Amino acid sequence: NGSPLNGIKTGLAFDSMMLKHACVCGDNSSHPEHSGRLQSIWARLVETNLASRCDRLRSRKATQEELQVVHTEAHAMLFGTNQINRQKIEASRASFVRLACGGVGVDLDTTWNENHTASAARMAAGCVIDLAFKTAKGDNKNGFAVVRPPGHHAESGLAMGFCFFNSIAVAARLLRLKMPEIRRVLIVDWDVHHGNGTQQIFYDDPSVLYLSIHRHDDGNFFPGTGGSTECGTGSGLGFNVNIAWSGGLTPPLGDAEYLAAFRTIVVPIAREFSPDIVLVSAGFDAAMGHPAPLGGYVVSPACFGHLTRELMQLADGKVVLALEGGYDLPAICDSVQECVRALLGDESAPISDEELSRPPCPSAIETLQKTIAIQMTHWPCVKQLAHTVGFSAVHALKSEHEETETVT
Ligand SMILES: O=C(c1ccc(C(O)(O)C(F)(F)F)s1)N1CCn2c(-c3ccccc3)cnc2C1
Ligand SMILES: [Zn+2]
Ligand SMILES: [Zn+2]
Repeated sequence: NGSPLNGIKTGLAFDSMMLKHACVCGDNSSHPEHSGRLQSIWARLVETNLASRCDRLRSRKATQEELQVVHTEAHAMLFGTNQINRQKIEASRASFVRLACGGVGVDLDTTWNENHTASAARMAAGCVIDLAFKTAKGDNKNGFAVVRPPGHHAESGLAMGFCFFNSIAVAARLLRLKMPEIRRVLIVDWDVHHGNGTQQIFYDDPSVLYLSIHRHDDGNFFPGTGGSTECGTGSGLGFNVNIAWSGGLTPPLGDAEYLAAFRTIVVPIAREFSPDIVLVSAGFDAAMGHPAPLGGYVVSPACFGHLTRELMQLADGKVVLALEGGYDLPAICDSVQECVRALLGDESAPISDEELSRPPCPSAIETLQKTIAIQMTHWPCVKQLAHTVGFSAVHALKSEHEETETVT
């Protein structure tokens, strides 16, 4: 794994300012989205020498102007400035609630620290913006943003679900506004929760395709949005794809299901869309180790590395991952490690033979068939592999091979 021949490296963004966003109660057990998540991921990247093989970004906070390409002025001011400026916004009083733990929050889950949250949230957005621009310009090969708080639940005028600013959405919109050569942006969201914010922000925008794969359970899993029939609106119709898993945890979904979804829907549609850059809302709460309310699936870290590699086939490899959710510390450290190794071009850890030879479970097959039936009007390519959604990865590989054999 030598250093790249042209000196263009994987970009890596982290800043300790993002560790300071914490509830005043200091009790991590009641706040799963705590700074220990970022601390342990960063430690893992340093101790495995992966950080030293990357190009460390000079991090900075997003400006009000940048935040407002996606967020309303009131929202950007309310959550992006300190007390003084905030008093000028009438919304400020109503926006905060007292939590049972003694802390303050915008809702029961989303804690607010008067002294640190605004800076951390702006820093997260600034890191994703700069990694995205450096990758789009070719100064970086690709990138990983080790950031918190997460962003994909934040809507243009609403903070929720641990999220204040939608970092990925801000970066995508700025690319479209400031780099004319970036005509199409693909956002893939593999966090186990639907990114209602990102969907809302780009719902009528044909230049940004939002593709989410998430646990939905007919709307009975947080945040409840993200049904397969939500395909966009106006000129954006067809540029919103939801792979909305159902069937609860019988069985819990794993590598076989995620590999089938990428093979039959994600990669074919992404190829047809032909993006100039791929941004990934890389939450890892679908990984093994996450209890039901915050996940419940059993995707392996190696599988996330494989999904990263699949996306690197698009957009000349211009792929930027930004951390969203993920709460089990060993699981998220292992998953981030596999993704950064993929970005660096290391060969990947193998996915288990058991998962490679297992067909997707019945509820997953049903979801994939339903999604294909809905999306085929917008993305005709998905018809071609529709008959293979029930194949295991190994079986699918053989059938592709046989097909080429008969053709030639
Ligand atoms: O599941 C969520 C999530 C909010 C944000 C989630 C995310 O998608 O993982 C993100 F945004 F952080 F990346 S996941 N909520 C909020 C917290 N929560 C919980 C909590 C669990 C423990 C302590 C506090 C809340 C159970 N169910 C929920 C619903
Ligand atoms: Zn608290
Ligand atoms: Zn999540």
